[in-house]
Amino acid sequence: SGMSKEERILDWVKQHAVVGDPQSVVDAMDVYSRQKEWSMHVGDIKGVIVDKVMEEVKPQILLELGTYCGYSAVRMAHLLPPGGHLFTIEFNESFATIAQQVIEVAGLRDKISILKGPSQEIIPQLKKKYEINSVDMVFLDHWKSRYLPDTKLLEENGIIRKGTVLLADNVICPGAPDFLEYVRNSKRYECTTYPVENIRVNDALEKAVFLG
Ligand SMILES: Nc1ncc2ncn(CCCCCNC(=O)c3cc(-c4ccc(F)cc4)cc(O)c3O)c2n1
Ligand SMILES: [Mg+2]
Repeated sequence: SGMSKEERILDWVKQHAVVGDPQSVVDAMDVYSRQKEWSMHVGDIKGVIVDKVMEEVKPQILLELGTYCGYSAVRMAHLLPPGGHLFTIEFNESFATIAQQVIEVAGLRDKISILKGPSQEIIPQLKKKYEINSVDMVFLDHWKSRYLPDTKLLEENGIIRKGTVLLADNVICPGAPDFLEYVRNSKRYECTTYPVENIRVNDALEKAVFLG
């Protein structure tokens, strides 16, 4: 028994963040991951790249695959333009519960909706059940082996449209080689790689713009 790592993260956020201040939530989670227990958030170094893409794209509707404790949901929702909304898919119930509370501390409950379930089930429901016509940006951060099949699901279900930006975490470590090969060789995507060399691991984010 005892607290899970994710519960310890939430506890730290409640003790160290300022309610209603998303940046203080992001900072608290970064400090906890660096000083206490490493956790698989996109983190502060790769987070700067996420921020840059958010500023470029200014998405009204943003879809995230893999919420975990809500770090990237808070970081991105904080940068949404007025009226923007983030839908984030998480299949682990306990992670979703933690993330909902982290999002509450950040004061972003009106900007973020957590959709509970596996991405492969939720994506085909997005139009009818969640009234999402198409999305402006997708942040992929869930099972690395799901990046490619879910990208194809997004295409087939008409969720992504000409100009939709896919931004994928971890394309080097743990890696998503089949996804990389697909988007880089497909004429329907315009790709940019953002490599990140830091103390722990070398990784990269891949931006793939859907050309329709
Ligand atoms: N289908 C579906 N639908 C919905 C879902 N919701 C959640 N999941 C499952 C997601 C499980 C976690 C995914 N994330 C990672 O595994 C991950 C790992 C590392 C890492 C680990 C160890 C190292 F030594 C180095 C790097 C770093 C990262 O940045 C990562 O994002 C879903 N699946
Ligand atoms: Mg990741």
